[in-house]
Amino acid sequence: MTKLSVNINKIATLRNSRGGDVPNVVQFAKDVQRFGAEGITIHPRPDERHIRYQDAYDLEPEVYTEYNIEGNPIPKFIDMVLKIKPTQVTLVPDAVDAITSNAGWNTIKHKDFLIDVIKEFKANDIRTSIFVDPDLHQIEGAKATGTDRIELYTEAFAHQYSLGNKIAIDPYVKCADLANNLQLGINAGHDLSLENIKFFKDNIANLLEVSIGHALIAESLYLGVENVIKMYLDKLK
Ligand SMILES: CC(=O)[C@@H](O)[C@H](O)COP(=O)(O)O
Ligand SMILES: NCC(=O)COP(=O)(O)O
Repeated sequence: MTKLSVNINKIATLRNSRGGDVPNVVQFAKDVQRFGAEGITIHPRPDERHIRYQDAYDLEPEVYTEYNIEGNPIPKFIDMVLKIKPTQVTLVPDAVDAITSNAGWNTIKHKDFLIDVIKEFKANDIRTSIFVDPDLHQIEGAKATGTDRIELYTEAFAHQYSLGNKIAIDPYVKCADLANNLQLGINAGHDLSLENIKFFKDNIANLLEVSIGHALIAESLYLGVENVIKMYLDKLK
C-alpha cells in the first residue's frame, strides 16, 4: 500500500491572497482526512507566502493521520519541528527564494550536516526523510546520513511522462531498487498527478508514501466546478 499524503500549501496560498481565513486550512486538513487521505503534508517556507509557521502549530492537534512537515532545516524550522513532533520531517534543500522545490540534496557534500540534523530528529522520535534526485550516488549518500527514508524528486519523471516519454521512469526504478536493498524507505513527490500516479506507483517497488499538492488541488477545482456552478444557478433561479 502506498499512502496518500495531501500537501495543503495551495490552500494557504488561496487564503493568503485575500488576507482572511477562507479557505480555512485546518478545516481543509480535517476534511481531506475524513475523505480518506492518509497524511497531511505542509512545506512552510521562510517567507511564509503560503503555509505559515503558525499553521503548522494549529494543524498539530487536528492531524490524526500522518503529519509530514517538509522544509529546509534552518534553525527556525528545526525548532518548530522539534516542538510539534510530527510523524515525519522531510528535509528539502530549498533556496530561500525558490518558487518551488527544484533539486534534491547533494547527500555527499552535505553528509555531516545531514547526519547531525537527522540524529536530532530521530532522537525525538520523528521519522526522517530526505528529498533526493533519482541518482544512485545520492541514494548511497542518503543511506550514510542515517535517514529512515528518501523522497524521490519526481518533477523530471512527471514532465517527461506528460510528453509521452515513459522511459523517464528508469532512473527511479533503479534508485528504488537500490534504496530497497539498502533498507531505505521510499517516498516520492513533486508534480505527481492523476495522469501519472498509477504508472509511477506500478513501477516503483515498495513505494511507501506520495505527497501531492499542486495537481491534486487543481484537479479538485476542475472536477468540482460543475457541481458548484449548478448550486449557484439553483440559488439564482
Ligand atoms: C518537496 C516538494 O516537492 C514539495 O514540498 C513542493 O516543493 C511544495 O512546495 P510549494 O508548495 O512551495 O511548491
Ligand atoms: N513533497 C511533494 C509535495 O508535497 C507536493 O508537491 P506538489 O504535488 O505540489 O508538486
